[in-house]
Amino acid sequence: MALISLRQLLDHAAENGYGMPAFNVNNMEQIHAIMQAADACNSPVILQGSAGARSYAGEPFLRHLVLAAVEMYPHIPVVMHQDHGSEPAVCFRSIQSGFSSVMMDGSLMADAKTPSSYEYNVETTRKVVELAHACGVSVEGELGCLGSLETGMMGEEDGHGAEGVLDHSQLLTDPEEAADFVRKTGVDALAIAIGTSHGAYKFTKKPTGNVLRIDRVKEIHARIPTVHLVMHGSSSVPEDWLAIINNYGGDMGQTYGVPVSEIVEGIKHGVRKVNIDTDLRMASTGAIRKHLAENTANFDPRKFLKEATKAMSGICKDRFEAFGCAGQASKIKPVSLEVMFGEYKAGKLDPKVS
Ligand SMILES: O=C(CO)COP(=O)(O)O
Ligand SMILES: O=C[C@H](O)COP(=O)(O)O
Ligand SMILES: [Zn+2]
Ligand SMILES: [Zn+2]
Repeated sequence: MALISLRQLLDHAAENGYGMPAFNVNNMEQIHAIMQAADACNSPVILQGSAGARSYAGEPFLRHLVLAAVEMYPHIPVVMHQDHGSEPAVCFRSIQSGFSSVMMDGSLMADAKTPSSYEYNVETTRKVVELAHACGVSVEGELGCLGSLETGMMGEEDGHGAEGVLDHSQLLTDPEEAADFVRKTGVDALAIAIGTSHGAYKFTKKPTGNVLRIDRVKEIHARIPTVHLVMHGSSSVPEDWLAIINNYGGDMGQTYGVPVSEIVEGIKHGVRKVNIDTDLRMASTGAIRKHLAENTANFDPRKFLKEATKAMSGICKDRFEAFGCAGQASKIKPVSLEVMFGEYKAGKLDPKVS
């Protein structure tokens, strides 16, 4: 059984200089697509479930789908991660459900809409870290609010659109504050705000360094070099899938995502986890639209769902290869959460912040 913690995987990624895509999952086809791609290129996997995924599939279904992936691919290390926990109770329930990693997103209040105070973020995140580490489970925190530096609008998080226009001090993580946050909370990984946002509509034109601040990643990494950085809202919004969706009856506006080359630059400077949801949504929608348009007599969902799986798998393979995690799965020796607990207790995994 190769269910491992996020901390183990990201430590391995840091030691070996690669990054990991973390794909959002809601159903069997997405999990099939990710696992088939990982199997083909010998990559470890992070499967993450949002609150939206839990309410769509139901907690037992989501859990058993991930466990089925672990059973079917015993040679692939899998992290089962809970995305954007809006309050500690969400994280605790995920730990109870068997997740090996949780995210406490204290950058927003429990309504997942209102930006929180720094003190609130520290306190709620610290509380989750204390309990999660006692179970050997990893914790990702978030500092700074995801949102567009073009418009000041936050992206959607877990199905809720945060309200109002934010200023740049809220939309960009401060390196000094990041160091203080890590020291006070003990998080294993830190999601940072650098101008990315959730969903397909991230940038109105190909992003420049003014709106996608990879320079800020470098500054944060220089300040806290041993902390694993996480980029949310990091779909690349593939132009080919956008065109296929629109050519087969869809109506998506022109939009731009985060270029893979910029993510790769981030990976050179401490980014270890890259959250991707929209790209798989677009690939599956495009593939299904195309299949149904070209096969009007078909009424067997397996046929178009297979096309969707193939399309999503193609994106996964591209990211595994670009981020350098292809070829790494067989090099990882799974460590149990029980052993991780012992390491936390012994202080061996304490963040190093000067
Ligand atoms: O950050 C994400 C999930 O937490 C997903 O981001 P995208 O919408 O860019 O795929
Ligand atoms: O956090 C953002 C992810 O894209 C999850 O989206 P979702 O809440 O619609 O599942
Ligand atoms: Zn957030
Ligand atoms: Zn996110």
